[in-house]
Formats: sequence, C-alpha cells, structure tokens
Amino acid sequence: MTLLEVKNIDMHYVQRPFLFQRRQEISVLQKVAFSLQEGECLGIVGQSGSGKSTLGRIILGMERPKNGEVLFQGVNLYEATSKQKKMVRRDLQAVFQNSYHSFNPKQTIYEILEEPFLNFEHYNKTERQQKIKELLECVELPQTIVDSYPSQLSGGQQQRVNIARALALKPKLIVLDEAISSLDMILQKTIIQLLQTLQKELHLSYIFISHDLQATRFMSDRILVMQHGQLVEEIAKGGTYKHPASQELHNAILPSHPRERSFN
Ligand SMILES: Nc1ncnc2c1ncn2[C@@H]1O[C@H](COP(=O)(O)OP(=O)(O)OP(=O)(O)O)[C@@H](O)[C@H]1O
Repeated sequence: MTLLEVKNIDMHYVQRPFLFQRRQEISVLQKVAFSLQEGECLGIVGQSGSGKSTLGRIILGMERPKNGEVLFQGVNLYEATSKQKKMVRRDLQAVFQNSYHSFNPKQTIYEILEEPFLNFEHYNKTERQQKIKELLECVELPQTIVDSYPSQLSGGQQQRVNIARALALKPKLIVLDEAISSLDMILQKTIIQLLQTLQKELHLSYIFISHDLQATRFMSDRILVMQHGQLVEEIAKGGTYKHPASQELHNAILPSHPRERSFN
C-alpha cells in the first residue's frame, strides 16, 4: 500500500545577494515526484546542495513548497485539517544529524522520552514509566540512563535516544536526514542494524537521506539520486549506476583498505 506520494514539487528560496541588489529567486527543487510503499526504506542521495534536506523538510510538512503536493496516507500535508495534522504528527517522525541540538539540554532523558506520551496519550504515570522502559530496551540503552542529561551521553547514545523518541508513538514513517553521518564507522553500522531490526519488528517505513551512497545502499530497498534539485536516477536494490551523478557518488566511495586509496 502507498504510504507517501510526492507530486511535482517545486521549491525556490528568495535571496538578496547584496543589500541594494534586487531579490533573486533560487530554484532548489524542480518537479520532484516519487512514492513510498508501506514497510519500504527509500534512500535519497546526492551531493551537498542538491536539495535533499529541503525535500526532507517538505515531506515532514515543515516547509511549504512553491508547487506540488505531499500526500501522507492520502492526506495533503499542506491542506490538512487540525485533526489530520495531529494524525500526521504521530505517524510521521524525523531523526536529524545533530541529535544534541534537537534536545532541550535542561530535560533529563526520562523527560525527553515522556514528552510524546504526555502530548498524545492518556497514560498514567506507571504506564508512562513502562513505555519508557520498553523504548530504552528497543534501542538497547541501559535503564540507568533516564536521570542523565543529553550532554552526559556520547553521540551514539544521543542518537539512540533520538530514535527512541521518534519510535514512541509507533509511527508509520521516519525521515532520517543524515541521521548517522556524525557517528564513527562502527557506530554507523550498529545504528543501521538497529534501524533495520526495528523496521522489521514494527513494520516501519524509512526515508534515508544521505550523501553517503555506501551507507544508503546498505540500508535501502530503492535509491533516488538527486542532482541540482532534480531526481536524476532511481536505482533498485543491487542495481547499477548509470547517471553521471550516481557514478560520481559511487566513485567517491573509499576502498576499505587504506593501501588501495589513490588520490591520483
Ligand atoms: N533557508 C534557505 N534559504 C536560502 N537558501 C537555502 C535555504 N535552505 C537551503 N537553501 C539552498 O538550497 C540548496 C539545497 O540545500 P539543501 O540543504 O536542501 O541541500 P542538501 O543536498 O541537503 O545539502 P547537504 O548535503 O550539504 O546538507 C542549497 O543551495 C542551499 O544553499
């Protein structure tokens, strides 16, 4: 079943290069269209500035596009009623690259994880405690972490808390925007494996946005390649890269052994 439909999205930003110069429209997305099935992990890759994060924000309902529609479970995000918006806020979650900045540093991990339940559910205190315990188990964090503040956790632990918070309301889709890019290689692999396990257990869908083709290939069922605000190629799992933009990303993957890395 189709979960998300992105139809002919155009987006531009208005810039004024210098104080007395005329405002210029910079086009960042042109006619972007794709759909996502339930349970699917769709990768979106492209070089820096190709428009991936802008597209991610539009999919999350955070930025209204100039033209086009985003339909999530059949609901147009930018025409939704307040009841529909509440449903979307439950079922559509995000994990961004800089996990620390998405926390209130004055809240403990317990308070951070409790917030979605306070906002969306009618659980009593004992039920909330039980749900937080389950969330921590889900992302393989120790229960002792609940009294810590975000600044007391490692980057990997912070990102697990972020994932736990995104999972709290059992969403249908999580948009992961460079969600593992700031972690070291070993941690990246661990978090990818965790995301894959959770995807199977909870029948989740992901949009995995990254400039890292290798990680995206490992994670995704299908990959869309972006260049200059357009989707230039769709690659099925195990498929080959034909478009020059895809080949460029592919060629940028470093060989695993340092001896094989030549910069000539
Ligand atoms: N708020 C904004 N105002 C003006 N221009 C913007 C704004 N946000 C993004 N842009 C421009 O839109 C283009 C696409 O940016 P975007 O962040 O979507 O690319 P990206 O592919 O996610 O890049 P990266 O991988 O470096 O994060 C860039 O040229 C960027 O400068």
